[in-house]
Amino acid sequence: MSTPPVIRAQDLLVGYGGEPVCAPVTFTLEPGSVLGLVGPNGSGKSTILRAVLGLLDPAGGTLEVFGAEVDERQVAYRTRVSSVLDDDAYFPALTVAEHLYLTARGHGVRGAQEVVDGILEEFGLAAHAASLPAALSSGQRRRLLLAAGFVRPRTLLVLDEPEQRLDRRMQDALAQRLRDERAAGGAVLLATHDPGLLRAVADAAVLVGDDESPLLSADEAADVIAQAPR
Ligand SMILES: Nc1ncnc2c1ncn2[C@@H]1O[C@H](COP(=O)(O)OP(=O)(O)OP(=O)(O)O)[C@@H](O)[C@H]1O
Repeated sequence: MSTPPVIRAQDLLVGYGGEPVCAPVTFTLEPGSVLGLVGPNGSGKSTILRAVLGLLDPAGGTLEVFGAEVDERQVAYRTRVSSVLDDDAYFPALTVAEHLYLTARGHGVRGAQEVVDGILEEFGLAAHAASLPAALSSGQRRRLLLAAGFVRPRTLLVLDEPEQRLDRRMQDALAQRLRDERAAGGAVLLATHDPGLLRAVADAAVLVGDDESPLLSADEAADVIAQAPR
């Protein structure tokens, strides 16, 4: 039997209260690939991500993750899916290092201390390891959330505008991290407004829209973002 794609969305409709927020989307995400979601503010990118994460039921069409309907309560789902959404989802009373260590240990990472030390370095947080989130800058808090997404095992990584609030250097490091993720066989679904990130890491992108949501190449989608009226 062939292995199902990581995500298969067929005429997937997402929305609130049964009202779709965008045209149906159709895409598959295979292991070792990166798919972008692009489109203007409010077009529905985060809503699609929420459906993939089981935070919202589809309003129509088909959505399968690892060959099954999404049930985020299942261990088999939770152990394989890491996400970083557009919110400040950290523990306010834990230091940066404690937060990452708890996340790593909670997901059964072996040699967690060593893994956390490496991630702290990579995300430029080593000097802030003993800081509470409230004592971080907004970009540093963003780095912490991303670091938590990468410190645990995963097959599918779901990111909502990961470039937000990152300086140029960290954006480049993130792009390299995502290329490594893809090369290692990971699958990544990311919503982004950054044409550079899309060109650097994505294999394709869905242009989320009201009337249609076509699947484009990464370069085509990056051009659409870059040429969007300001
Ligand atoms: N909880 C909610 N209840 C009802 N409507 C919502 C809710 N969250 C978002 N919406 C609406 O759904 C639409 C799509 O929002 P969504 O957050 O998916 O857009 P987006 O493409 O991610 O935008 P952005 O680029 O600004 O992050 C918007 O019109 C928004 O107002």
